[in-house]
Amino acid sequence: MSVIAENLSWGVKRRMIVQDVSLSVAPGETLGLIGPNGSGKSSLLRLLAGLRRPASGRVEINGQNIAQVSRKALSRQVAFVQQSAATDTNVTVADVVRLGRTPHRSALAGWSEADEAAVTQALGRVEMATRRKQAWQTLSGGERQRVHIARALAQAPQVMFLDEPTNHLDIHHQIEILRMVRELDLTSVIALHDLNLAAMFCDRMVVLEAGAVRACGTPEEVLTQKILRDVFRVTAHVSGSPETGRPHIRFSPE
Ligand SMILES: Nc1ncnc2c1ncn2[C@@H]1O[C@H](COP(=O)(O)OP(=O)(O)OP(=O)(O)O)[C@@H](O)[C@H]1O
Repeated sequence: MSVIAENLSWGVKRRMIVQDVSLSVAPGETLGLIGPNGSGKSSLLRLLAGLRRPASGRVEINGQNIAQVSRKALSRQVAFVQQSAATDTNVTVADVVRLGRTPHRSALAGWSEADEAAVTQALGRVEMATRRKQAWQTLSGGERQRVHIARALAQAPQVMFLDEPTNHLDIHHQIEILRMVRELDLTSVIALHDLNLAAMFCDRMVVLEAGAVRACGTPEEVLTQKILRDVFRVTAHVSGSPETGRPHIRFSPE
C-alpha cells in the first residue's frame, strides 16, 4: 500500500510544528524519518497514521483519504508503534500482543485459532516466544519495546509507522528489528536517530528540520556532510560501506 502526504501542516496555538510536508512512500518501501530532537518526526508520524488531524493538507493510504476512513477500518491496515505506549500494568506479555488482533475481530466473534497463531508468530519474530506468560511490568525496557512491535505485527498491517522502535534495544535486536521490518511485505515509515542504522535499512529517507522537509532521497543523496553539519550540527566524514555499499558516517569529535 502506498502512503502519500500532501502539504501537511499542524501546529499548536501559533507555533507550526509540521510545515507543508509532502512525501510519498511506495508499496513495500521502507522510509526513514530523521531529524534532530523536536524537528517534528513524532508529530508527522501521528498525522500520517491518522491519530491527529492536520490543520491543512491530506494523507492518502492506498489511494484513500484517511480523513474519510473509519478508525476501525484504518486500524485493519495501519499499525503504529509509539515511542512510549502506555500499557495496563496488570497484564501478561501475551495479553498485550492479543490487543493487536482487536481490529480484526467482530463484537460477537470469539478468540480464534488464527488469532492465537498470529500472536504466537508475532512473539516468535521478536524473540519473545518463551515470555508469553511473563507479567508485563516485570519486562526490561527493550523487552517491552519488542512486545509492542509484536503487538503491531499481530495486527497484520499493510502499513506500519514506527517511532524510534530501537531506542531501548541492544545492537543485535536493533539490527534484527530493522531487518525484519524491511523484509516484511509491508510499507513502513520509521523515525530513527541512529543515522548509520537508518542508512543500512531504509530505501529512502526524509530529513526534517523545524517541521519542514529539508531533504528527501536515497541514503546516499541525503546523508551528506553538508546536511549533517547544517541540520544535525555535527562534523562527520561519509564514506561508502564496503560491506553494504551504503553510506557510513564517521563522526568527528570536533
Ligand atoms: N501537543 C503539543 N503541544 C505543544 N507542543 C508540542 C505538542 N506536540 C509536539 N510539540 C512540540 O513540537 C515539537 C516537535 O515534537 P516531536 O515530538 O514531533 O519531535 P521529534 O522530532 O519526534 O523529537 P524527538 O527526536 O526529540 O523525539 C517539539 O518542540 C515539541 O515540544
